[in-house]
Amino acid sequence: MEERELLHTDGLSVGYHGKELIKEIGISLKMGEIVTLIGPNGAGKSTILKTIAKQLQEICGSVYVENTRLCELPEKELAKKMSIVFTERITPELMTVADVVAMGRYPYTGGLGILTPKDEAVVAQCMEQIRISPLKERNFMSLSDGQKQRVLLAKALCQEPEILILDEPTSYLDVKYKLEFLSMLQEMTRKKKIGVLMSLHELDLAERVSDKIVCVKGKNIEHYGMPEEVFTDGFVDQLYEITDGTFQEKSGCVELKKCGGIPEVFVIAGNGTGSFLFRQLQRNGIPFAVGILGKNDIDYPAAEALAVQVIAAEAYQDFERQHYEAAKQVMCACRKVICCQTVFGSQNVLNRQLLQEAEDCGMEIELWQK
Ligand SMILES: Nc1ncnc2c1ncn2[C@@H]1O[C@H](COP(=O)(O)OP(=O)(O)OP(=O)(O)O)[C@@H](O)[C@H]1O
Repeated sequence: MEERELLHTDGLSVGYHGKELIKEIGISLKMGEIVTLIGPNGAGKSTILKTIAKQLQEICGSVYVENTRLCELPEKELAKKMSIVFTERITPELMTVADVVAMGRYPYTGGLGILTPKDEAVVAQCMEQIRISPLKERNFMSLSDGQKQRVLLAKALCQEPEILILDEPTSYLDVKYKLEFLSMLQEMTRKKKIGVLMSLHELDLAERVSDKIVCVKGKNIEHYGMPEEVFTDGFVDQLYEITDGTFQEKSGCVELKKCGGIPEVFVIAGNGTGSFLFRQLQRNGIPFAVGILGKNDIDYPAAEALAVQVIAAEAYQDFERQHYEAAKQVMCACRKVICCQTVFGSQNVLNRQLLQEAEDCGMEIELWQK
């Protein structure tokens, strides 16, 4: 069954002082969906989120919350439907964590802002969910950035929104809390059927948690689709114009820029035995070559990113004589061979022969294990 649409934009242009920054933005958010904006610094992710959250005026086109235009929704009605967490820090003087979280209940309280027992229960439940209950008596201003971020998330949840708008919600969180927070978002979208629209800089996490990805770059939305449609090989390097290193879409890993030049070291690796060594050589500024590796080997992506040359066989194909000859030629021009493998299986006989060849030629050989 198709889920209900919570929000969509129609011909939306956003920007500042009447000047368009990004135009023709067509985003839709359904119940139970997580949609993530990615893109380079300054691309306009926050500007889009602020416009959708009614903190900036649309330059052209409209944002619709269900079928009502944003500009026609009274503030308190909007606050019951949408909560917002932006990176700009609030600086509440002399407020405890519990007070800040309770601010999220304001759409439900009367003019005096008095909390009912139900409001109190929601505040306590949200603090529990974000695991900040032990901090509840602390002065908000005395917290670390990561702790503040979690308090603001609890405040947003307290609004019991259908739509949650988050600008870089994980930027200050450590890896444990990043994973915990994103898992919680997933659970909430599944169980409570809320929709989440957020921006993230962590592309690996964006790929894993999002139902749809919106790539913001230049004057338009460059791509909009499911992660598997967007994260195609080489896409991130191109989106961010990465020149000093690579992003590997399949693993979500980054590698630093390879050391160019003539290979000094020849590495025999495979089955994950080599990736740490490749990075160590890169850190030490030593150009190296790798062989023979299958393109399906888990060492292959790091080898391709960091080695000057990789003698590789097609995925799931046997290593052949031609690979051996090519590898031998490159190896013999190196000053040293490092072998990470201790076991040579039937598919790997030619690598054992390479090692033997190095020994026969009197090359310096190092056996390496992480
Ligand atoms: N108040 C403002 N007035 C004018 N221009 C602004 C204003 N705020 C931001 N900008 C500009 O709008 C552009 C987009 O900024 P925005 O903050 O939306 O980018 P972003 O994609 O969220 O960036 P980041 O990843 O660095 O957070 C930038 O060039 C920025 O300098």
